[in-house]
Amino acid sequence: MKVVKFGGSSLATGAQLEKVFDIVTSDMDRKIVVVSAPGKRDQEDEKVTDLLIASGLHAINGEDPLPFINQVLKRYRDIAKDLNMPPTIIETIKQDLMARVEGDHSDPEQYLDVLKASGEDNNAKLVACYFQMRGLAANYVNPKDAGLIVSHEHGNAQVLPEAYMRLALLAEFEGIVIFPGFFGYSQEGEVFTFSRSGSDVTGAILAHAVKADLYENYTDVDAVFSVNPSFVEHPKEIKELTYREMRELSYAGFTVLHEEALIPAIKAGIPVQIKNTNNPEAKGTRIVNARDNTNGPVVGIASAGGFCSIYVSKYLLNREIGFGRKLFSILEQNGISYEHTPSGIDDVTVILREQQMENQNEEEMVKQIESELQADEVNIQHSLALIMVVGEGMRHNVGTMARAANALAQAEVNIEMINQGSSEVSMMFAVKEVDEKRAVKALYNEFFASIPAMTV
Ligand SMILES: Nc1ncnc2c1ncn2[C@@H]1O[C@H](COP(=O)(O)OP(=O)(O)O)[C@@H](O)[C@H]1O
Ligand SMILES: N[C@@H](CC(=O)OP(=O)(O)O)C(=O)O
Repeated sequence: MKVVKFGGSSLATGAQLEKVFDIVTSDMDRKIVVVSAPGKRDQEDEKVTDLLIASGLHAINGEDPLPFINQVLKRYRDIAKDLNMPPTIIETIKQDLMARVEGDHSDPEQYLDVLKASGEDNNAKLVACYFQMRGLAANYVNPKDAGLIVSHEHGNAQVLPEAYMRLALLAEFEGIVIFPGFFGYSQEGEVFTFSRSGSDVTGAILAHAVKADLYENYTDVDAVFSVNPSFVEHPKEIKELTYREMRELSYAGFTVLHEEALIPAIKAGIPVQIKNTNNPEAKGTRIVNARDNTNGPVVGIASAGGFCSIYVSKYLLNREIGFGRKLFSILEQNGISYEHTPSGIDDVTVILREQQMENQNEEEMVKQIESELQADEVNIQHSLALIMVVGEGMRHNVGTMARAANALAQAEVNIEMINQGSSEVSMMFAVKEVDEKRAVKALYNEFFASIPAMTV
């Protein structure tokens, strides 16, 4: 059995839904279909999820949400019209949307999640209706009925282990299951969404639950490329990746797969295949537990901006018992999670997502660290980008770090920080955000320019 997830770009128009239908029906093993909300039709377009968020924020601020709701409805109506679908499906969607938008606003986060979830929920109903119209035994399944139980974290929910047993019953379902991605329910029956792009996570959860032979993730590119295609033209395609490599790359900016989507697949040992809805003949990228090492030490280079660092220095901190605990408890008190902690004998740097500092009084936090840790120096650096150079082969190859550092030096990029060693498969460089693109290009040229094939 295969679980197949289609992203928003694969479901943006009627013509896209026809491709989705052909893909699903071309392989009898494709039994569970996870759908996103309609995505962008072109670069300038808006995703349904973004329109829903805008409508919710307007309603919360006492402004009129209806212009956005009407745009959302128009998206579904256009798809239904393209496919000559009966008007009843649009009426069903309209009633559902109006009930949500007119619902209780007293908990803004809850209200927003109810609206956000409607994007995939209504699209799953629409896709099921279309498949039925084409004569296929396909049915919409609600995540609450199926038992997709998640944690109480609005916009950042996590699946709970007890969900898997009930979700396993989806394997027994007659016909094709059309399942909305991106959200689940708490034990008490309240809607909670995953973080953005979380339909990838739903697909992986279902693949784990039904012990699928394969989790296929259909998107709008032929493969995972060795570098973000908006940074380098026609980058090399990756044929095969390990779970560890893909996790590092998606964490660090390969948005083609949600960074948390691999975890359920890894736990159940299910291979993941990235495929292109617009070119299903292309082989795509396979993500597996182990791969043969080919074509050098590095398989991909990812980067993401939006980080900052807190640098703390104190002589002999290596001898001070409890220094780390005190520093991290200050972060905990301020509700901050961290990403990396490169350290030296007298200093430690904590790298975190800059967004978390938005509601902080930085000066106060610096003073708190200085006084509670008796630190010699504390400072915060903003606007950093993290670059991750990833490859299983790196560990056994001498000189990879030297090549990377040399390429960055040649491109006149100052390395703010290096972290190597804590991960088996990656090296991390922090650079200023303004240098990000130049740095990635330099690294790509160093590690990939001499590889002749289009595929690594
Ligand atoms: N290394 C990469 N390889 C392939 N695609 C990438 C990479 N990094 C970023 N992307 C982007 O990810 C996009 C696909 O992900 P996403 O927009 O979430 O698709 P979907 O609508 O299918 O969920 C691609 O169109 C591409 O722009
Ligand atoms: N629609 C949601 C969830 C999702 O997974 O979408 P997509 O498959 O288009 O990335 C979002 O935009 O975040």
